[in-house]
Amino acid sequence: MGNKRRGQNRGGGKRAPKNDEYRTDLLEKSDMHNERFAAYYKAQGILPEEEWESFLEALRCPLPTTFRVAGSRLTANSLNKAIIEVHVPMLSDVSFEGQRISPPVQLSWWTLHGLRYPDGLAWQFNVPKKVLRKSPEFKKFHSFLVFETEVGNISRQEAVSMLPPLFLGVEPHHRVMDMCAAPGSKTAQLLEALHAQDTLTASSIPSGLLVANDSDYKRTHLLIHQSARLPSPALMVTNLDASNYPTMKIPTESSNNGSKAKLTPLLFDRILCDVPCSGDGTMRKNLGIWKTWQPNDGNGLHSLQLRILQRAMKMIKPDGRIVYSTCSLNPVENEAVVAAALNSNPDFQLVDVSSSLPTLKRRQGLHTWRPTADKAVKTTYETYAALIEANPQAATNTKLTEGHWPPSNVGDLHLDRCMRIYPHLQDSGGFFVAVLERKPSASNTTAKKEKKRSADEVLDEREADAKKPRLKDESSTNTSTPQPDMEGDTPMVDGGAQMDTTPASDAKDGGGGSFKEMPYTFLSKDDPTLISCIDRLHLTPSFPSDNVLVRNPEGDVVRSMYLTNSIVKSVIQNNDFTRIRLTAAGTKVFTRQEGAKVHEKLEEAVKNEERKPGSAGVGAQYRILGEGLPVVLPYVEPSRIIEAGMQTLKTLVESYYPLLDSFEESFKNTMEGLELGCHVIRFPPGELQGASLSHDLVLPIWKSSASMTLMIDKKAKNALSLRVFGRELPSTANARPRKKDEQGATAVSIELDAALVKDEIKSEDLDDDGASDSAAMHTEVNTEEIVIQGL
Ligand SMILES: C[S@@+](CC[C@H](N)C(=O)[O-])C[C@H]1O[C@@H](n2cnc3c(N)ncnc32)[C@H](O)[C@@H]1O
Repeated sequence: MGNKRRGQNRGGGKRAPKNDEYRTDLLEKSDMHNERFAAYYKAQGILPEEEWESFLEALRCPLPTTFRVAGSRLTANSLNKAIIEVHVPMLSDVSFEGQRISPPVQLSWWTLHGLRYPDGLAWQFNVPKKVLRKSPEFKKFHSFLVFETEVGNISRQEAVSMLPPLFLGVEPHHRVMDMCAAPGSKTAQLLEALHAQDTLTASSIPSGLLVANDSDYKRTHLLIHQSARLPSPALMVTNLDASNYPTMKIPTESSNNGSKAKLTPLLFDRILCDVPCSGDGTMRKNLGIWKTWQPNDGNGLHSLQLRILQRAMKMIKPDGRIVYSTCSLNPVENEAVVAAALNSNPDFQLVDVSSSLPTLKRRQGLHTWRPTADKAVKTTYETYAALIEANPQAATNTKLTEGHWPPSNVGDLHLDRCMRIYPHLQDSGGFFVAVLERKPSASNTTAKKEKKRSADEVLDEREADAKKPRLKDESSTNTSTPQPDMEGDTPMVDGGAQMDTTPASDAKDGGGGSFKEMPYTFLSKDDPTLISCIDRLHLTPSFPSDNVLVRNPEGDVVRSMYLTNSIVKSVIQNNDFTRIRLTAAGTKVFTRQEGAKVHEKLEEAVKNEERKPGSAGVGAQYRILGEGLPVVLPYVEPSRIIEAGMQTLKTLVESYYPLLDSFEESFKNTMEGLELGCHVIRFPPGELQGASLSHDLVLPIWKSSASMTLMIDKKAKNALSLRVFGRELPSTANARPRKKDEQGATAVSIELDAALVKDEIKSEDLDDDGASDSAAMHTEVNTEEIVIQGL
């Protein structure tokens, strides 16, 4: 069983997980015992005696597969409709080896009114792998899930892990902080809430902000990769120890542009503390925990968890809301942390959320618990004093402090308002969630106090707080970087001893502490390259050209341009990016198209307008990236959006670089009249030989002299083909052209197209400006493998 521990091979080295590690049904139930676990949790009285067996039995059963239809709300609803109307009926009457197989069902606690998410976007099914491989219906459904997951329309996420963002209640204007964000499944939900006003084809630019932080540099790149699926100008990714998160500054609202702006601390409306934890709530899939669990896993994390929550309490606005969550059942990591945080910040209280998500089965938080330092859990102690009396050395040789125990005022703290989710309640993983806000009167006083003090005073004080020395029981001996877990619930202990508590700057950047990211430089809106790019792409004057940045100190448009919203720009301009270890900001929208010739007429137009080339980029061609198109689309001149039909879509999807002659006459004629370069095509809903497009689809294409290329990557093309035409693309549609094809009359065009498509994939992955980007973590994790295994 030990070998089945995710992310750890026999030799102890790290590798991508293998299929079978996701299948708890391959383990013998007899392996799933741990005396220490049972003794500890019985001593905590987490459940009435009569529920104990069903709790253990649920822990030993395979966790159903759950997934969430992700992305902006309208897109998600449209895909959800396809699941309901096409896939579920197809799967409703499937038998395999004489047994009826149940189709996917919507998670019941998502279907009630009054939820923050539209009904029924979370699904669950429990189908053996054999069925997924061999039943034609489930095989098809599996392919659909895999492809849609690859392009970010579906997120495989454990049901309970979807909860914390729901209790935060994020709105598009909110300033949101995700303190421990990687790999980003909850970040994606927070982004979706910020982008609630997106339409089916176009992204909104929220006025709010999401700072997603993680102390592990490699994991921040996993996070960037995950969040690229919902590109957002409102996103910043930082790589810091959340317990020491520095105060960021922004100009006060009254600052005007003429004088030097007065700075004020950036406070947040919503903060998620999904802290590193022992992860014993994930035992149904992280099977190694059955073998290794011991109480010190949680004891050692308590202090870090507390400091992260306390830091959040300093960074929240007077009327803001914090959600604290773990995938652990251990009160030392849960109620003890919340109690200690409330006692250190008496202005805060737990919010009663018992009427939110009313069908979610949950238990109240505990008022009593009995920690122990005894690995074998032979004894637990009612108080810290009792431990010290029995074992005086415990004060120095264990990580236990008074704060691990219930405080004397435990009855006043309303810990019952915390939520405990147990596996047997609704066939899920185990989880803990607490929602904290300032008491109403405290919130007024805090707001007044903040107003009275000068911004500098507040900044100094918060800075000092952030630098406070660590508590005595904090571990500073980080030893391992856990393997990325696409669901975000990687336990932070490995073999019961290792935990992730190292400050980001110390060890996790793989570069000996130095921060190697390229700077973020905003272009002037008069930048000649930017102007020429906007002209050529036919964007309207309302395009927010003030908020375009490049990733190099000189501000040269070497290759890519990124778009942020105004608050992200303000944070970047008023804070040293190395101090906040800024790893990503905004979303990449334009990229230079190497090898593309500038159309003569356009060159002429640039000359006529007497725009002196101020940089190398002026004469170059830029295109809108596939991932950036939804953000840019609202600014594309409507008359420049070309309408095309299903046959054109089919041709573009099925061929790599179809020649102009292979298109329908009307489309061919339209395109012949247009300049070479990037164009935006809209495909309205339609039908073709049984294929169906249910809503508007807008895509970027590149026109060369003899052919056209759909500028989306291979995975997106595959998902599109499956979704609209019901079939996977033959490998040749995505293959590089063969030599003999390159020798024909259209060789020049074909070569250029091939270079473009290759370039598209490359540019989506890597940024030539030296900025790290989404693909950096491809060495870390094989997403495809995980997805296929997981579903
Ligand atoms: C439970 S996981 C977070 C999962 C994430 N919220 C999600 O839903 O995908 C905890 C994360 O905390 C990070 N972490 C550990 N110590 C930290 C610290 N001191 N500051 C910030 N992040 C930390 C780990 O790298 C890990 O990615």
